[in-house]
Amino acid sequence: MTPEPSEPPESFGHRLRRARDTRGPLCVGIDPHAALLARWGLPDDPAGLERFTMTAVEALADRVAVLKPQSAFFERFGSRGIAVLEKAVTVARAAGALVLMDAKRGDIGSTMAGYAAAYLDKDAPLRSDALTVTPYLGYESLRPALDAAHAAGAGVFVVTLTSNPEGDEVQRAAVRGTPGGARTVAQTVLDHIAAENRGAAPFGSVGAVVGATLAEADADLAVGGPLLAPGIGAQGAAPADLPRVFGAALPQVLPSASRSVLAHGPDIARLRAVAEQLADDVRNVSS
Ligand SMILES: O=C(O)c1cc(=O)[nH]c(=O)n1[C@@H]1O[C@H](COP(=O)(O)O)[C@@H](O)[C@H]1O
Repeated sequence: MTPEPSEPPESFGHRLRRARDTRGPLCVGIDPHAALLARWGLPDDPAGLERFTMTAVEALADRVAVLKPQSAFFERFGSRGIAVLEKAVTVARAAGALVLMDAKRGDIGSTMAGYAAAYLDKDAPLRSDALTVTPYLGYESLRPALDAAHAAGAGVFVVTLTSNPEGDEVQRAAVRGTPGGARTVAQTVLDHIAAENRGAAPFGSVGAVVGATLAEADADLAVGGPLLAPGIGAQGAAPADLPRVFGAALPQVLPSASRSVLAHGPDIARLRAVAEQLADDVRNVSS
């Protein structure tokens, strides 16, 4: 007897849309900087990392749409840090948050397949709902991650126009051979993402990362999927900046803040109140 074909998993794009509708348009980054551990009165060691991370997860995972752990802050403690990351991902997902692993991977295709297996395969210990990737080895080098995400109902966020001021020299460089030299690297990446999401727009599962700190996006942001907008808070951007930067693409925007929320811990009620206020501020500028 041939086995029944199994149902394809629900796409990340649809899961994200539901999470935003029910929980509000906000991603909170879990970035356990040494300075934040100190501010919370915790030691800068794996035990402090675990207390910090699991407090943030307890406060936010049952109410915020997306949590974005920054891998480097866990990696710096070696295997004990990775164990904390693994626990955080599992507990956060069980509480209903979508976990976006911020590891910013990008490599030749064959190695990219390894990163995809580490973060997106359904049986991976660090299996996340989505992963940040960098496209600067060429968009098609991301194919193994794009395919793995599709198969797992996961998402991929392609770093495109970053929130830091140094990004322009690469991201806004003109692509050789485009008419008038007018097409930027970032626009080329955005066009690839839009093509990837065709047929699934506006709930595509491939997103672009576009900093909320930009003076203007100056690019066509109609990618048919989510636009992660880091830079809110500690980097100086505010929800009020979002309409200017994103224009008609505003409904696709998922703003992200890390330090400016985490600085209010370890009090759980305070962390929740700050995240709720931020989500409300985003709703107010989006409606
Ligand atoms: O991909 C990202 O998340 C990202 C892209 C970008 O352009 N700028 C940016 O700040 N980020 C990340 O977003 C987080 C911002 O943290 P805060 O500045 O503390 O809110 C960090 O984890 C950054 O690595």
